[in-house]
Amino acid sequence: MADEFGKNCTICENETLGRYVKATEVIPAGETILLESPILILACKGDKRCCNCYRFAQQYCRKCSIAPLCLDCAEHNDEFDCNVLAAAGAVSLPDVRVDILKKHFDTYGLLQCLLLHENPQTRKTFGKMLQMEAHLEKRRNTKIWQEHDRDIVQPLLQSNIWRGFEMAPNINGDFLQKILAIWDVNSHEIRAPDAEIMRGLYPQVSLLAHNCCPNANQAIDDQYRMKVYANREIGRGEVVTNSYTNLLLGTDERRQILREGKYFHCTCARCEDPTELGSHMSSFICSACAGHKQESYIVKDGDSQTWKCQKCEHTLRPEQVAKILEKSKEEMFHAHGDYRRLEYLLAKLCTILHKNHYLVVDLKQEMANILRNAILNSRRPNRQLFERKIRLCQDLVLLLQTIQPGMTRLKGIALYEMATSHVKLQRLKFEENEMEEDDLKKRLKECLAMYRESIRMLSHEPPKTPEGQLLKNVAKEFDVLQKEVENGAQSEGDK
Ligand SMILES: C[S@@+](CC[C@H](N)C(=O)[O-])C[C@H]1O[C@@H](n2cnc3c(N)ncnc32)[C@H](O)[C@@H]1O
Repeated sequence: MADEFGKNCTICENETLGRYVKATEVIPAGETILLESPILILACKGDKRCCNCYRFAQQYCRKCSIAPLCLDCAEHNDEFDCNVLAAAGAVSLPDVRVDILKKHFDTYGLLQCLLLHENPQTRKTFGKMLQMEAHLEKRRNTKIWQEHDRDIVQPLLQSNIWRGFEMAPNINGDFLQKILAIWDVNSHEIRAPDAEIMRGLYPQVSLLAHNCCPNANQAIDDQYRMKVYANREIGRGEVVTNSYTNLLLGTDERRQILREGKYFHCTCARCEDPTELGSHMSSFICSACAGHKQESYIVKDGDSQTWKCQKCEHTLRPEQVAKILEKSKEEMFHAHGDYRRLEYLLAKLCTILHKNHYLVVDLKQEMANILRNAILNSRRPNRQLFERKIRLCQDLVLLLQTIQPGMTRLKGIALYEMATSHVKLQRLKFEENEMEEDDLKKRLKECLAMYRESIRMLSHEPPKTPEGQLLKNVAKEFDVLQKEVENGAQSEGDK
């Protein structure tokens, strides 16, 4: 597959979305839509990475003395860039201040963008990059603009290095801000060799519009290629969408991230629905109704922007909402890592917030992780550990079915976690003579179905990534369990 969309998609444009991608025919669930390599990979702000291998840099190229390198990389692999930097640097221009570039090392990413233009072989790519959405006027003089000006734009201009570039006449503060804006609006987070984050620019993938209930997912392989695939069937004429934000946040939080980082107000079906498609990920429990032993939720009305009970007249003022959330976050911070405190806090928060509230979901995920490690580190974990973990994973799977009904990586992981705990729990019960072999077999068959679904959810994960490795393990465990079920369910438990 090439770095372009195939025949099943077309690039369109309208006033609201700008350019976007639409399906020209039905795209079946699981079908790959695009496989694209990044035009450039850059370190995140504040990180200095080797220009060859992206590990943390501890020295500079001896020839150009500007490109950062790790201790294992002896020289700058990109000979063209190295020569341009060396020529534009100390050799031909005595005014060049390499010391400023080194002090403000975030300038190197911007230099790499400019070098795309200097090299005739990548000049077209530079042109493609400049066509990407920048929202320059919306950013002008904002905090991010000023920070970039201080940390990147002014140091780069003062270094004078650009004066030796072919495109020097075009280079000024606004032009450099535009490139930085393009990166902020369009780049994707990718996993660095040390498992931290860096950024990649994928011109085709970045044409996809955002939706908080997207129909396409992406997965990045060990060569940093990004695969986009349909997570459910995409209808003919439907806009192909991915997500620009964390989908396990509430509407106000997602919208804020999109507004501040991507400069638009999201009006997707999930954002527009006060109950978030019935998930209630931002809802509060109505204390007035609870006092009458009734169950009802306070949700934010989109038009009036007020927080109001769905059944009675009870409301919450925005300051009250902010205070509850702030206090809950503070308590979560203090309970971090302490299972007992988290369990106690969960019980408390569930009297105020809906059980699917994004803060509650966050808490449950942390608890499930702690239980996972407790089970792994225990020689004979007790059944309560398994039961609790299963319930926590089940809650997450059910929630994900609502907000992301198609294939999702997180659902795949949660299903796997649920399946392994289920298998162990059923075996424990069998060992303790609580069930007959036929029953065990029936339960294990249910676990096989969970494994199967987990494999389907993770099927696009590239082999040499942690998720791909997980997929391999899930498939292996599935095979072993399937054989056991065929040969007599209790065999593993007998060992
Ligand atoms: C990564 S770019 C997508 C490509 C862009 N439309 C273009 O023409 O280059 C992100 C920008 O697309 C627009 N956009 C994407 N999804 C949107 C949505 N759901 N609603 C409104 N605007 C959206 C916003 O302007 C956003 O900053």
